[in-house]
Amino acid sequence: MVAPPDNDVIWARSLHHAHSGSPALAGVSLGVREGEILAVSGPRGSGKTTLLQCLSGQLVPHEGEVWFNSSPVHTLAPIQRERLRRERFGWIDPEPTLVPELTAWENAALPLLLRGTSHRKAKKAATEWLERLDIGACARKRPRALDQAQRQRIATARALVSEPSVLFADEPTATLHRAERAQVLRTITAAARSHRITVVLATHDTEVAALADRSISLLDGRRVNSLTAEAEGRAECSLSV
Ligand SMILES: Nc1ncnc2c1ncn2[C@@H]1O[C@H](COP(=O)(O)OP(=O)(O)OP(=O)(O)O)[C@@H](O)[C@H]1O
Repeated sequence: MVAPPDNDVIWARSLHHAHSGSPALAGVSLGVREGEILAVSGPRGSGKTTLLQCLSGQLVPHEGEVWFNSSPVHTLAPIQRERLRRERFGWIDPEPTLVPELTAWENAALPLLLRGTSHRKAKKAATEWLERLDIGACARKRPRALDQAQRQRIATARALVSEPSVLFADEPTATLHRAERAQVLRTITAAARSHRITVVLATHDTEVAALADRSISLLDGRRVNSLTAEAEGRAECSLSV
């Protein structure tokens, strides 16, 4: 095994993975720098979710290496990978899955409450994140009283509440309307930038990918190009809100 470059938070080499024998990744390599927002774009079925699952330790690639802060992830035991995911990574799914019996702030505070943070501290942190994501007014409401965009913001607050090193967002706005999509994305990227949280964002939407610092594209489980925002003449600061 060759150790990755020091300045990459996430580094992967030649990832191969198949689901029930059908190939999903066919030799993907990448590095993600600290604080960077990297979009992984590509059409449906191109391997984006599988790549994020391998990078975040949810799946162990059949071949290849994944490193986090210069430590191998692919060789960790399941319990160590689980701890790494809980303590250092955040994850946002396309559809927000919230606990219906809990209020918005309780849902957002769950990762802290489960790791033993005091009720008072967890509530304060969750409330702050809900406010940053423009949903503070709904802190006491239950998910059924909220619309899809509001629920996705709560799921986002839950992913960010423990201030992870890396946030993996898998099509986080796929189920939202266009206007809501832009707003939710701006709040995610602004919150990540202000806390220097690295983001790996899977999307099949080129407008969404344009909000990132850099974008890579997948097709049939392989990388097909790489563009930086600077190379396209877009200033990084114009993406913040
Ligand atoms: N659990 C699974 N079992 C069997 N095949 C799977 C599974 N998950 C993904 N696949 C297949 O692996 C390939 C890559 O899927 P993946 O979900 O990683 O792509 P994607 O780019 O995220 O697609 P989408 O945008 O539709 O989520 C596809 O052909 C998909 O059908």
